[in-house]
Amino acid sequence: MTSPDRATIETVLRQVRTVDNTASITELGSLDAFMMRDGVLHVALATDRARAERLQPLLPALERALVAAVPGSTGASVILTAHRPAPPPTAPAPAAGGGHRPLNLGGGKAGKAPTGPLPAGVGVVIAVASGKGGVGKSTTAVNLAVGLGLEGLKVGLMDADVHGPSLPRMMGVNGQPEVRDGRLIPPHKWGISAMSIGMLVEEDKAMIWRGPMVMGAIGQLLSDVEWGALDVLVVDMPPGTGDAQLTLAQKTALAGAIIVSTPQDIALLDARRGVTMFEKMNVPVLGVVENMSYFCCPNCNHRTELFGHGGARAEAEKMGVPFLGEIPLLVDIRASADEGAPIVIAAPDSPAGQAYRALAHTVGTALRRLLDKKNIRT
Ligand SMILES: Nc1ncnc2c1ncn2[C@@H]1O[C@H](COP(=O)(O)OP(=O)(O)OP(=O)(O)O)[C@@H](O)[C@H]1O
Repeated sequence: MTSPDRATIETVLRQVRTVDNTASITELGSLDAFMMRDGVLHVALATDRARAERLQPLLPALERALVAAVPGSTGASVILTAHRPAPPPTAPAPAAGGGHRPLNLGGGKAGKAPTGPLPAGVGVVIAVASGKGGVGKSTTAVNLAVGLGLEGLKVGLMDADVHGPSLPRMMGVNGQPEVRDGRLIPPHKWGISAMSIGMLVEEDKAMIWRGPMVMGAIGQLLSDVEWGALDVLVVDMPPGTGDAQLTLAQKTALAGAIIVSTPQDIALLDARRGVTMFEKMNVPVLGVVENMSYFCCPNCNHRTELFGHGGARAEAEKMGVPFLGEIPLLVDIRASADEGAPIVIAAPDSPAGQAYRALAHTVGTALRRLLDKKNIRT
């Protein structure tokens, strides 16, 4: 894979100007992240709502200029992140099952809203959890968080999966975070701020931590990170339903939890435990996502239901929680995660990209409603 040169991209950004020649792209936005995949250059530009409207019409010209300037590129795809205006409510379509009724965000089953401290500047905290490891919880958390950024929300992603922190790899953020006035500054990539224990310690060291150290580390991620003004902090929870999950839910006011499961019975059994745990803690379960729902052959498009199919939808109905959609099993999802660009960025229009964006749209709509209710504007 050729690594594109940052300076070349920045030169193109300076050269492409508005039709009335009053501003260059650099004056309307800044280069957030980029990567090359299969000859296509993916570029994320950070901007704000007002300037996004001026930037949007320039994107086709920018994409053409990038292809001409960046060696080895046969195509370019530019997205505006973080502060881009919310898309019209019709696009993309809500995730299957998720659009029928508003998600129960911010109020528990017993009608009581979860209480507890929120990290300074953060409007809402939601969790992505699974009863069982390896079902694709982190992949879902990363794509949901970046997808929420594409919906126009200010998003942070906290990797609380202390025993298997995968966020640095999946987001393509390497190295240690900056420390300013004793506070950790989360790196900004693909339109969101992200922090993981994997950026602070070597992965194999965290693997052997015991309970109190794990809880200490999670507490630090909540309190010692300068998250700044965020609409939502998405927490990638450790898998399971043990002390770590309970303590995390007690340390901060979780407005809702999304449970990820694969269709197999064994995973669904654990998903049910997850739903029960959150309900006991009065944390609303926003719904269940079925990951690795089916395999779609990249050559002939034949759909195979490797692990059975529809189990999570049926289980969600049984438990009385929304079903938020199904994500296919696709090599591209794993490959893009391994390359450090989530599929919502690497292939936003692919079936997988669309599935995650639909999930983000459903969750984003519920989040906006809650932020309006709480009168929070970041
Ligand atoms: N829908 C999918 N299609 C293909 N590969 C996937 C899909 N979802 C996840 N994967 C891959 O499966 C592996 C496990 O995914 P992930 O790390 O997201 O699971 P997890 O539930 O967070 O695991 P853990 O509990 O160990 O943290 C990763 O290599 C990931 O790229």
